Amino acid sequence: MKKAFIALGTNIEPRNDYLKQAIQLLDDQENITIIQKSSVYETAPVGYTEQADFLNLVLEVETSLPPHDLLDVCQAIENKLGRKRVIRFGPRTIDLDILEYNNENIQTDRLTVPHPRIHERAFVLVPLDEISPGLKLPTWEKPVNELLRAIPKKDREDVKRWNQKGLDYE
Ligand SMILES: Nc1ncnc2c1ncn2[C@@H]1O[C@H](COP(=O)(O)OP(=O)(O)OP(=O)(O)O)[C@@H](O)[C@H]1O
Ligand SMILES: Nc1nc2c(c(=O)[nH]1)N=C(CO)CN2
Repeated sequence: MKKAFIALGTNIEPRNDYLKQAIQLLDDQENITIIQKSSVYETAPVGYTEQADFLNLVLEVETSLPPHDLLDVCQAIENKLGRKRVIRFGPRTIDLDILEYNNENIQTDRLTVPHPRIHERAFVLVPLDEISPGLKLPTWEKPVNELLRAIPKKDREDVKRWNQKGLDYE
């Protein structure tokens, strides 16, 4: 079994349903087991800012799938939930990014792991820090909690706990 971390993001309503469905579809896979789930965070859009706020969370999974097969599963879920690629970094029903896979460095046409923008994204680092603060990604010298501390305070403040409003996935 290999360990992997997957980031989920959505900013088209019903955001909560898209997250739930994506988690369920991952959980339905025989060869994927979800072992940790962060809280849900509501986050200001990064990159292309003229769009609605996102809900983001991070999952830790165990899987017997090789990395590109895991990507296939993630992309099949994106397609099933109606994701259309229109604007780079733009609005989406659901986005699944493989952040980390078995502590490996992978660089192919389809897959770069660890995900190259983890260290600059509070919407990834905050939930990742919640479930795995000591995780050390192969491309960075510092563990996740230190990468998070290196991010501007303003960016961290754009990431707010959301399940406190009473919605959870248990
Ligand atoms: N670690 C990864 N996880 C998911 N997709 C990846 C990864 N590395 C490379 N890709 C490739 O990135 C392509 C574009 O992905 P996508 O459209 O989701 O990008 P994006 O979500 O807009 O941007 P970002 O990758 O910055 O979140 C996918 O077709 C996929 O093959
Ligand atoms: N807050 C937030 N901003 C984003 C997100 C995301 O998931 N959350 N995903 C993007 C796609 O690359 C671009 N910008």
